[in-house]
Formats: sequence, C-alpha cells, structure tokens
Amino acid sequence: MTVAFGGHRALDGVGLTAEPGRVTGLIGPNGAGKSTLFDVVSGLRRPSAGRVLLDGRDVTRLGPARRARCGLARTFQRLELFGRLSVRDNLRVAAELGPERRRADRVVAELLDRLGLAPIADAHADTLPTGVARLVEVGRALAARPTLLLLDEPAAGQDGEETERFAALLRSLAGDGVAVVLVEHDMGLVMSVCDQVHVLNLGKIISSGPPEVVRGDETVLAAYLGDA
Ligand SMILES: Nc1ncnc2c1ncn2[C@@H]1O[C@H](COP(=O)(O)OP(=O)(O)OP(=O)(O)O)[C@@H](O)[C@H]1O
Repeated sequence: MTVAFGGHRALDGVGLTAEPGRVTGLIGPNGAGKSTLFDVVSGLRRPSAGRVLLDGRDVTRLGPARRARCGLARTFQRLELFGRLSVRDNLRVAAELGPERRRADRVVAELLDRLGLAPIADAHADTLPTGVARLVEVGRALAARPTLLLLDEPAAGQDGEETERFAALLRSLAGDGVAVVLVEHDMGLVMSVCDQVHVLNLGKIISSGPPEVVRGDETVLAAYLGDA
C-alpha cells in the first residue's frame, strides 16, 4: 500500500502479511508510518494505491465498521476508551456489538478474568493508570472476537511485571489462532513475543524476518540512529 500526504509518502509500496496463530511485529522510528498502516488496514484511511485483503477478501473499499464485522479489531496509540464508563462497561459495549452479543455477559466476565481486570471492573476508565487503561482497550478489542488484531503501542505505560503478563497474553491469543500485529517501541517485548518482525523506515520496509535476524541487521540499527 501507498499513502501520500501531498508530496510526502507516509507509506511507499509497503506489503506485509499477518498469519493466523502468529504475532507479527511492526517496528520503526517515530514517523516511520506504522500508525498510518494501521489506519489503512482498519479502514480509517484510504490508500493512494494498494489493497487490503482479509482472509483473502478484498476489503479496501469497506469502511471500518464493515471490516470490524469481518473480524478485524484494533487499539489506538492515543487511548480511545469511554472515560466515564467502568472497565466492565467498556468491555460490554464492544461485546454487545460483537458476534457473541447474545452472551455478552459471559464474554465480559471471561475477559475480565483473562486480562486480570476483575478486581477493578467497577473503576471508571479515566481513573486508570495508562498501562492498565491500555489493557482495557485490548480487552475491548478482544470482546469483538477478532481474527485479526492490530495493537498500536499496547505496552506503553506498563511496568516490567505488567509487560511480562502482557507478553504471555499475546502468545496465548496467537495460540487461539488470532493473527496479532504488534506496533511497539518496547524492543524487549517485540523480540520476545514476535514470530516475524517488519521494520518500517520513512514509509518503506527495510528489513523483515524472525526477531534474531532483524535484531542483527545493520540497516535497522542505522535507521534507529537516524542514519538510513
Ligand atoms: N494526517 C496527516 N497529514 C500529513 N502527514 C501525516 C498525517 N498523518 C501522518 N503524517 C505523516 O506521515 C508519516 C508517518 O506517520 P505515522 O504516524 O504513521 O508514523 P508512526 O510510525 O506511527 O510514528 P510514531 O511511532 O511516532 O507513532 C509522518 O511523517 C507523519 O508526519
């Protein structure tokens, strides 16, 4: 896909595949184009060129709501929770719109438990520390029972212990068959949970491969040091 803002190409012929049962990492310096790519995949932005396929179906012309019904869910770098609602109700809103709306109560209870949020189920979202609020946003995405889950910096604001629990959650989601795409600046998390990592720089993929290969790629190091 390609996205042009005037003469500037935020994405320039970028292609990647997210496989079911795999965690796919998307990393790159600030401004590389990661969030723009999520916007194109989730339908918030039309690409200037290119296509988005979901389970082989071309969804490029579908809006975000239709794509959500096809099994796509995402979180946002800037939190988009309903601040005046409780943690439970944030999850419930999504569960009641999802494919299991008839058993929304059970979906919410299961997610509160799986994400360790049960003790704070009644807290208002706008009272939560950022790291916990991000987890609620992940929970809200999961309430839609996605087959493709896009996570935009979900671990920002989490402490070490929270990040470790979060890594286990990501692996267990992949174990359930979800295709997870992770945009994240925490390299420890990316390298420990991803099966495949793509590195974006200035709108182009400059390296792809398993974490251990990408980590040793000199082009990647140079891009992060502002040299590529
Ligand atoms: N609406 C817009 N209009 C013009 N330029 C934009 C717009 N949105 C993003 N850009 C530009 O596109 C490029 C990619 O931005 P994007 O937010 O996708 O990067 P990113 O990799 O997600 O960065 P970060 O890690 O800082 O979140 C940047 O140069 C940014 O300034």
